[in-house]
Amino acid sequence: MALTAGIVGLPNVGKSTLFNAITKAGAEMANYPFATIDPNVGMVEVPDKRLDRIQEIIPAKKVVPTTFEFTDIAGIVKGASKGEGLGNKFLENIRQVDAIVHVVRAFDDDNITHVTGKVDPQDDIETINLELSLADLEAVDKRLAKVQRAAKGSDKEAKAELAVLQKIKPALEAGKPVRSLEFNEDDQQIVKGLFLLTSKPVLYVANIAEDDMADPENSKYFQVVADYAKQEGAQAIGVAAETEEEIAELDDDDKADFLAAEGVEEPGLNKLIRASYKLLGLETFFTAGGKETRAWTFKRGTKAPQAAGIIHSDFERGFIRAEVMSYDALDEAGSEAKVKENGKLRLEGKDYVMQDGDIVEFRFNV
Ligand SMILES: Nc1ncnc2c1ncn2[C@@H]1O[C@H](COP(=O)(O)OP(=O)(O)OP(=O)(O)O)[C@@H](O)[C@H]1O
Ligand SMILES: [Mg+2]
Repeated sequence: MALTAGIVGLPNVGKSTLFNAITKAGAEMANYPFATIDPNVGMVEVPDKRLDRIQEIIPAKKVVPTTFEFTDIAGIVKGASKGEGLGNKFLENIRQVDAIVHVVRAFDDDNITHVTGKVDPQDDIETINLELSLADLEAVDKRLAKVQRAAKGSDKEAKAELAVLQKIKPALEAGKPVRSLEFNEDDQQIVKGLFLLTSKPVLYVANIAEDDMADPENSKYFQVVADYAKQEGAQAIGVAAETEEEIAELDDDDKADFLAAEGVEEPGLNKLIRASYKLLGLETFFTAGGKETRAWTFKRGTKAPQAAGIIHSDFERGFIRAEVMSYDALDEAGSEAKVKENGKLRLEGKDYVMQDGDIVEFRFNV
């Protein structure tokens, strides 16, 4: 499964700083463009307060959060779709990811080079999105040439794909990302098979100054990013990447002190990680008690046997049923016994669609 969120943006806007903060993995970082050449892949823990509460009610020997993947991608420049700045290679890296975290410079600092020489979030976003659209347009044209020939005969699949391509092309030409178009389920599968860059879900991240951390809305740059995201129906988050990276290195006590001094309740990073997880269509179920209380990641819409298979293939093969209570039911009741008493422990079969926050015990027989 392993879905990955790709960190995308102009050179030197703080992508690797953000990646390091997220993963504490130490991807190369430097104050010059193109510090990142190969994509760096890192695992992130998903911060989830529900785990602490479950552990409080049903104590286990240890608590294990769930993880997912981020990929740090090198900076894209104007002309990338025509091969500028190793553009083709970097666009190819974006093709491999499942969602785009688009980082935009939203801080002033004369010591840190901006590729265009000025901080202009609107212009920066449009530059990147134009390159992604141009790359898609080229891919669509190539595909059209092939499919048009095949569709002249009785090839039904080619005809269906042709219709999809003919819908996508004018949209791209008008500057609309493919993700803004509506398709029925069959056509969605065709679109998926095209691996277009602008069909991937996007989250905009304004990399703000430390001074704006407590209140990103105060930053004029953040406002620009938020407005752009809004007209696209996307989400925007303000994160001070450099400061977040410093915070990520502190132990829990120092972290709490630092955040208190900055006047923030929670690292902006946590919000970003959760938003990215959601952007990828990922949700969490829990197993509780005994050896470990643990969070597990599943793709939205997964049914109980396949969710069981995430823990162990035997659980899926020999699936009998799932005993499920929602996190909210446990939180409210305060004990497992009380959940049962309230009639909130459910027996679910093989067609049950898993819900975010389900606390599950799978029954199986192999
Ligand atoms: N919020 C911020 N405020 C001030 N400086 C920052 C902030 N975020 C990052 N920086 C600084 O900006 C510089 C560039 O950061 P980084 O190397 O992460 O950029 P990048 O987008 O990964 O670049 P490349 O495209 O070259 O890989 C670094 O010196 C970093 O410390
Ligand atoms: Mg980098």
